[in-house]
Amino acid sequence: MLAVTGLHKSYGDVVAVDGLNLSVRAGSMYGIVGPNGAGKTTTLSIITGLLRADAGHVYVNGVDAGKHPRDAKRAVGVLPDHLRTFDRLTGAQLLYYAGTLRGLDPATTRQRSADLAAAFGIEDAMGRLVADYSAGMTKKVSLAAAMIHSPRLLVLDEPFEGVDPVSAATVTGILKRYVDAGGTVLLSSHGMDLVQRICDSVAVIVGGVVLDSGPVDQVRGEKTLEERFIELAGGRKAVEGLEWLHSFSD
Ligand SMILES: Nc1ncnc2c1ncn2[C@@H]1O[C@H](COP(=O)(O)OP(=O)(O)OP(=O)(O)O)[C@@H](O)[C@H]1O
Repeated sequence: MLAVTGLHKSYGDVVAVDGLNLSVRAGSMYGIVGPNGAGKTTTLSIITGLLRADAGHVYVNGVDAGKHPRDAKRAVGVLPDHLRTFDRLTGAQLLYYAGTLRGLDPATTRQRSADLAAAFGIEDAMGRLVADYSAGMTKKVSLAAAMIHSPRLLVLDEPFEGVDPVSAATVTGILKRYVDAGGTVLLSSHGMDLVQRICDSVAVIVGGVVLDSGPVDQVRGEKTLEERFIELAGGRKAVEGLEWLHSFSD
């Protein structure tokens, strides 16, 4: 469903992505994990066409996204990082905008909006401005907007950040059913337990490259995914120099 080859991206002197390769099969729930600043958001932004790579290729469902960006984007639903969204719209208006942008007719858009709002449990908030939503509610309406055109691939940057455990279970259920029906999810997360539980495959990105990838059980081996992740990320750092914090100033 997705192939990424030789991806490079620098911001001035900072190398964010350094020759990254990724292969995601159709029907997979694929997790991307990595320490802060590893290049996850940069990679996902390039895959979804929000950012241009310095070098490398992205193929979505066999389509070269660099050469045919419109065709590639049609197949993808995107949840960007930092919840960049049009928050002066109501939830209903945001979903209507997302559906119309994706070429759905008004009746279909309204029907799907109602279905998604019910599935995510945000029906009562549909008439309110997204700017007034809580972080978790904003995440849910943004997820709904990413799904409204029933894309083949969902690229979700931190979909569970700020989402309460009950809502996370709801979101997980929706994503699992989507994957069971043949959809593909690529998500980034700092929740190792969650990735180990819901993803079938994982890539560990450190310093802009994939250090390990494959089926979750293969990548983690005898360890938990968290232990394996910490090992790949260079181990726990011993904290020194904060002794002053323990000599309370009052
Ligand atoms: N717009 C930008 N301008 C300059 N540097 C950037 C920009 N965006 C990202 N970077 C740098 O690129 C590197 C990778 O950042 P990126 O946001 O892709 O990491 P990440 O893995 O998503 O991190 P996190 O887990 O903290 O969200 C970091 O060193 C970051 O400071």
